[in-house]
Amino acid sequence: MKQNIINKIWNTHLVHSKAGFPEMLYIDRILLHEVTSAQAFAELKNRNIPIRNKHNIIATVDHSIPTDKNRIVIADEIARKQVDTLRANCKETGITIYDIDSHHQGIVHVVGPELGFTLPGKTIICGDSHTSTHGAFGALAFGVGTSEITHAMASSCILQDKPKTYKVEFKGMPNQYFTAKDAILKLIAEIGIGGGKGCVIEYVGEYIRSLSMEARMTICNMSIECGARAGLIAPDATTLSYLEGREYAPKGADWEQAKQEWLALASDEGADYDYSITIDISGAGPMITWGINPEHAIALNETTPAINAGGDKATLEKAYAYTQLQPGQSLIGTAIDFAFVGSCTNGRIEDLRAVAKILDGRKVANNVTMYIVPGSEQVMEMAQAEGLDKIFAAAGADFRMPGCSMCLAMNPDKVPEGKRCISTTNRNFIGRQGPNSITHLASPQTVAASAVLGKIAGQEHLA
Ligand SMILES: CC(C)[C@H](C(=O)O)[C@@H](O)C(=O)O
Ligand code: SF4
Repeated sequence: MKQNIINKIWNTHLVHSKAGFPEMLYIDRILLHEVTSAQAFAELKNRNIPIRNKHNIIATVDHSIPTDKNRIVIADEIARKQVDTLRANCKETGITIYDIDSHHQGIVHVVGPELGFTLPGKTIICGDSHTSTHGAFGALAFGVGTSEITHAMASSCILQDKPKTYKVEFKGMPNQYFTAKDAILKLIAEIGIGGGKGCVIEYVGEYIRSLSMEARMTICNMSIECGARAGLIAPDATTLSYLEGREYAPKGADWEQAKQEWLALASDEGADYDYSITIDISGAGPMITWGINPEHAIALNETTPAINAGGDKATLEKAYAYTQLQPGQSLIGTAIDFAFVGSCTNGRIEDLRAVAKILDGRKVANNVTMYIVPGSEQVMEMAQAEGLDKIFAAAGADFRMPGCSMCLAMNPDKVPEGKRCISTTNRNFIGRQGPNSITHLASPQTVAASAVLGKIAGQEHLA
């Protein structure tokens, strides 16, 4: 029978199934961070249950840590306790933790791929919704709750309902300013925040094949924002060349064999899916969000939708009231206070290079505070080696230490009350970047151009 990649991975990891019940799925890899792991460790300890395979687990600290140079000091008590607890738990159990100054600390979804811990064909879980990022490698990767983390640490298995499969094809070639971020925002604008509910998406098409691993991760990262359980892209030559030689990637003869197995994961020609959609991106340009969820996205050169344009009227009214915008207006020229580059969506080296290209020889506008936060220590060190840090400093941007930072207000980096931020992150929810702050999601390039001009703008508006 012809199979798609999603079912191929699912079926090879299926341990047990019984009609009317969730299926028992084998989990190859577990990622941990400080926010959602403590109860899992505590439960296992209380019940005296050993960890089944600690070598399939890695941890890092990302959400709660500060991103200033003196990040060793965590002033907030809850944050400090989270970080200290993860450190103690890893020490006690022998789980590898990539802590600050390990040269591999960073956002869990940036670190996993960098280390080659994320590999094609694997099932990967983490107590974090953006675990979908790892699907860029052709892995079945999804966020789970802490109780499932506990189950997987104890047994290498979890119970899961079999997801529906959804094929998303991007067709055509966009304009020169369009990025992977714009592609995923366009999909979410079209199918809505519930459009992928209960599904795993496979992204296909010539555009996807043309993308780097970094760009593929940006797309898979935001799969969760249309309600999908996960998103993935079949491994190809780009995937292999990214992974070769990385720490946890197979070596020598194992590598040769793994390559063959991974390439065979590709969906069979003519395989069925439960749902499919084609998104035409021919000639498309950059996207930006105007409202309070990622479906509230428009092309930068469009105007905001009418209240009766479809969708839930009450939500649209609430969105306009919160973002202090009107239906039918262009966002271009709207003054901004903050510009943020970072997160597991757009905090990788390629994103920083794109931003540096725009900031080189230019200055961040006086009315704007710009944070550039690398996704990991590796990204930071690469940026420094390439001199990007100097470009950022000369432009007046603040190049900080790795972490989730201003993506969510769980550490000292917050957008102040009433301020407007253009951000490379993945969620523009009410208060996401700080109480009463306003978020516009966009690509790193659009964020950088807007930072320079002091108002929402595209690269084409730069002198
Ligand atoms: C803190 C964590 C559980 C959360 C998530 O699951 O996504 C965070 O990473 C986020 O982006 O909101
Ligand atoms: S960078 Fe943002 S989206 Fe990603 S894991 Fe951290 S808080 Fe969640």
